[in-house]
Amino acid sequence: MAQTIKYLGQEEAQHIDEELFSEYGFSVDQLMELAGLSCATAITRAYPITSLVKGRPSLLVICGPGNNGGDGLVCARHLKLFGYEPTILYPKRPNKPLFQGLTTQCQKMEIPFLTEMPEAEVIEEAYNLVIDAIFGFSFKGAVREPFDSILDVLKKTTVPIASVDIPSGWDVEQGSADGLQPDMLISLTAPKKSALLFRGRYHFLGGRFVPPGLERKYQLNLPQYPGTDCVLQL
Ligand SMILES: NC(=O)C1=CN([C@@H]2O[C@H](COP(=O)(O)OP(=O)(O)OC[C@H]3O[C@@H](n4cnc5c(N)ncnc54)[C@H](OP(=O)(O)O)[C@@H]3O)[C@@H](O)[C@H]2O)[C@@H](O)CC1
Ligand SMILES: [K+]
Repeated sequence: MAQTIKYLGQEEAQHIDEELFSEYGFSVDQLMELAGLSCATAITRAYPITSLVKGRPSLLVICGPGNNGGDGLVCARHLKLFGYEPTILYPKRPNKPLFQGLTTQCQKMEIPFLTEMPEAEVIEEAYNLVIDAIFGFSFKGAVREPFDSILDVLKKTTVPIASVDIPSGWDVEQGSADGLQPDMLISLTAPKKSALLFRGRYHFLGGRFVPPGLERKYQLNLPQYPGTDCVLQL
């Protein structure tokens, strides 16, 4: 019988991440590209362009200050290539070449950037889906501004939300009873403990890059991805 997939604690997720770089020879931008591509691919499965209700295949991608935000930038770029019309909100940009490069790539892909968070009603009017790439597995404590106000708006919208790796604002292990309730969750590498509390329609696994030694060490029990797919619906 296939064993069940492991749900990771916060420290375990961070250790795996570090080992991928230190012992397995990956670079951040490599894994971010695969993570972001997985997210974009999963979104095409859950929300194909033909299923969208608005006139244009518009999406709002909200990117946070860490690597989860970087995944969001990569995801937006691929979604544009897949025929969607993403718009990005990226309020707190790290001063690092990786993120500057990803931002330039999105600008050159002619993806518009917003300068402020729209009101909930504007989001409902304009976008089919919000992609939440604000915080991932390093999030801790109470949400600080400007993300506190952004999450408050997201809690008010009825537009479906697709969260990258963790629903933003959720404790990585405990979740959040009054937090975001995304329609979709894309867990990267392996789901985190809070994913057990996810109640949305679509839970996908992405990040098909785990070497066998790392999978054995952490007993991840990852399911087999179908064929050449980079995502799997859990
Ligand atoms: N191996 C994998 O699976 C791969 C994982 N990848 C991705 O990386 C993600 C993890 O990225 P990460 O470690 O950079 O941290 P992340 O969660 O984006 O947030 C940190 C930022 O948030 C901030 N911040 C924290 N708490 C806060 C608060 N309460 N309120 C406000 N701000 C707060 C914190 O700010 P600071 O503490 O510096 O002030 C920092 O800037 C992971 O989930 C996955 O999406 C892929 O890219 C590659 C392969
Ligand atoms: K997120």
